[in-house]
Amino acid sequence: MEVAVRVVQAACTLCQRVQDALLLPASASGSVHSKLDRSPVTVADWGVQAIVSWLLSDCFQDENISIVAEEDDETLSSSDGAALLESVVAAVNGCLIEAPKYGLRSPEKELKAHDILQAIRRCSSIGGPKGRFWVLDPVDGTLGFVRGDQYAVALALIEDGEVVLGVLGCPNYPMKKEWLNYHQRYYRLMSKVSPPTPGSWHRGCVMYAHRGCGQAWMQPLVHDFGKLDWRNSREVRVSTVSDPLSATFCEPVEKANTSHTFTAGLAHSVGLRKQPLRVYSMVKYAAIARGDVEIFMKFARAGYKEKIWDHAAGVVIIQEAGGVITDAGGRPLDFSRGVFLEGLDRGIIACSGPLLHHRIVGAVDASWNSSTL
Ligand SMILES: Nc1ncnc2c1ncn2[C@@H]1O[C@H](COP(=O)(O)OS(=O)(=O)O)[C@@H](OP(=O)(O)O)[C@H]1O
Ligand SMILES: [Mg+2]
Ligand SMILES: [Mg+2]
Ligand SMILES: [Mg+2]
Repeated sequence: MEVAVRVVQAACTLCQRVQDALLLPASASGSVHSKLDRSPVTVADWGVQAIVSWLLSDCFQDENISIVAEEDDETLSSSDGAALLESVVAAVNGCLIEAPKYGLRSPEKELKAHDILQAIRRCSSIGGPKGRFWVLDPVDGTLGFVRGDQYAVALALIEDGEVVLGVLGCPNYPMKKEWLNYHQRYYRLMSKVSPPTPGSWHRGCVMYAHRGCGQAWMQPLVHDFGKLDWRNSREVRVSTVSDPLSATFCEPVEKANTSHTFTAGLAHSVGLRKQPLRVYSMVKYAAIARGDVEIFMKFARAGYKEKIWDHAAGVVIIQEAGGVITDAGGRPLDFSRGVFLEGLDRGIIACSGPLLHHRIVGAVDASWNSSTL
């Protein structure tokens, strides 16, 4: 857990630098690429995958460490990927040189392009029911990332098909949700507006949990881990609200990723009255775990298969913080069947407690057949 938290802290620094550069007016639009499914990928996605892979292998002295992760090295290895690869190499070395600040080791010499491609390629495990492997989404919510909005770095460990630990780095999700306004102004103005409480303000946080502890934790995102006392971590807990009238639900921003119409119908039928909060990435899971919202729902289009890296870290954090997360049939998400959440029934529902969860699962059953999903 300690290694995983340190590694995610370091990875978040890389992301913040890349995002800041991306948002500068002079930034080259060429730094965002399109994958075959037309989803975006950036220097940060590859960069984080490379440093997490390199640092985990280094910490555990294991060249053959097993990692399931989202990205591959195909574009970077292609003949027209040279300039992009160069940017990834620079971002990775710029971050790894600071590894000692996070209590981690820097490489003896700067990594070369082929070391970085190898680190990315090493994350090619395919998961499954037996043994132990890491699961990484280097940048979850890449769309939010390129838009200067929310995104997450998500790292989990799976043992014999069960998520045993999860770490969620949320670089733009401050320790207190009231500070989000400050953050938005920061981006709008890109100027030095003074922080709400000098010294105590942090742009982001890292949340983590270990299966079976019944506790989940949050610490500020830092740029010098030496200054961070583990006692700065504080326990997070889900909301105690169970009355739908006072509950808020969150969901993906893009209607291509979930049916906003179906969730609006569900919300109405269970008596939710507040506007949904649409947020990019697993920050939605972080928001449930620490009690900022009560419900998360996602109903992807038929045929879309959810991937384990989009959920593993967030699921264990929600559960240990006291929440409930299942598919729409009320069954646990199954991380034991490879890179996909095979057998997922219709959609995903996470709640701060069993009462709200039960009502929503019931509402899905009542309205599913008349929906167009
Ligand atoms: N068609 C479709 N349906 C459902 N889900 C999809 C789909 N396509 C992609 N994805 C996955 O969604 C991840 C982003 O989820 P978000 O909650 O951030 O979505 S949103 O941008 O707020 O709408 C996103 O993760 P990242 O690629 O890591 O950003 C994808 O794994
Ligand atoms: Mg993702
Ligand atoms: Mg991703
Ligand atoms: Mg992606």
